[in-house]
This record gives sequence, C-alpha cells and structure tokens, in this order.
Amino acid sequence: MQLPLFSNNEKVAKSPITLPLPEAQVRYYPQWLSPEQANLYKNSLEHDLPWRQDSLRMFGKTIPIPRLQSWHGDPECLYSYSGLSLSPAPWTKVLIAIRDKCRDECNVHFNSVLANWYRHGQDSMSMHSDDEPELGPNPVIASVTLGAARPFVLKHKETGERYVQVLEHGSLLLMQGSTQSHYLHGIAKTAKPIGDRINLTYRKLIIR
Ligand SMILES: O=C(O)CCC(=O)C(=O)O
Ligand SMILES: [Fe+2]
Repeated sequence: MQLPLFSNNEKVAKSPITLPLPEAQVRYYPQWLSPEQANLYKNSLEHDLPWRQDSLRMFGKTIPIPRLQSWHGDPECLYSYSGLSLSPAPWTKVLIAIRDKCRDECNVHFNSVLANWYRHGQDSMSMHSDDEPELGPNPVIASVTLGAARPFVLKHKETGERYVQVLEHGSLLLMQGSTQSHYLHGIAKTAKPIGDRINLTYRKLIIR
C-alpha cells in the first residue's frame, strides 16, 4: 500500500472564500488538506522539527515567547523576526510536500517557512504585520493550520476595523497584495481548554 503521507487529496477541497476586507487580498481555503492528511502532517511535524523556545529582550528582561518555533528554508534564508535572527534548519519531507502544494495553489516559489506550535490556549501571537524588508513589497504569505482551530484576527491599521476568521484544521489562508501594508494580524490567548495547533507560514525572502 502507498504511504498516505503524500497522497493526493484534491477531491475533498472546498471552494475558497475571499475575505471582505478593503485594501487587502486574503483568501481562505477550508479543508485544503483532508483531515486525515492534516493529522499525519501534524504528527510528523511535532516529532521531526527542532522546536525552539525563543525569548525576546524587552524592558531589560528576557521574556519567553508564548509558543515554540522552528524556521526552515534554503540555506541563504537568514531571517530576522521580531528582533530574533534565525538561521534556517533544512527542509523536511513534509515541509516540502506542503510547500509544493502551496506553490501549485498560488504559483509562488516559497524559499522558507516559519513553523509555530501553539501548545494550548495560553500560547499566542501578538498583532503584527509580516512586513520585514526581506519579504519585499506586497509579499504572498501562505499560512497552513494543523490542529485546534483558532480565531485569526485582522485589524486595519488606520480604521481599526477588525475581522475574525477561524482557521480550521487543514486550512490554507493566503495573504497577498497590500494586506501587510494595511493590516495587522495575530492569534489571541483563550481561557478555553483547547488542543494544540501547528501553523506554517510559507514565505519568499528576497536574497540580495
Ligand atoms: O498562527 C497563525 O495563524 C499566524 C502566524 C503568523 O502570523 C506568522 O507566523 O507570522
Ligand atoms: Fe504573521
């Protein structure tokens, strides 16, 4: 029998939804992966990635960031993220399989991915834009969710208007165009007893 880890699951895909956001281009693809495929990917990423507990220096204190992270990509993809400077770990088979499926969806050759592991509801990501200079203007970010569904908050920088999209197991969220210039996004903490979630954001860094 063929290993289902890399099987084609086109038949389960639902139609994508364009989020009704002025000055942004965001598309949500529910069940982009079948639940079975997403479970397999999540299990192997949990075991295979060299998860790190990174910290930030703030107000003279070292504060552990509220999630585990792992940065992967082509060797030249050094990336500074919220004051951290990360060298990439190598690609794994699962990261490549998902990267190539993202490429087929949006025709972007991603050269790096940030993996975040939210262990429980107290893990979070504060509001930010993915607007580091290495990403260039109008970056395409492909964000894949595996595990517990979490509300993803988008907030317009000028009007303050908020939009929430729950990101479900096996979904893809594509952010492109001027989304990063006009919006912040993040994952809030919740007191609800929820399971863990792995998120992968595929990126294309511009190497000079
Ligand atoms: O976990 C998420 O859905 C968001 C991740 C994110 O915004 C990022 O990695 O920059
Ligand atoms: Fe982000």
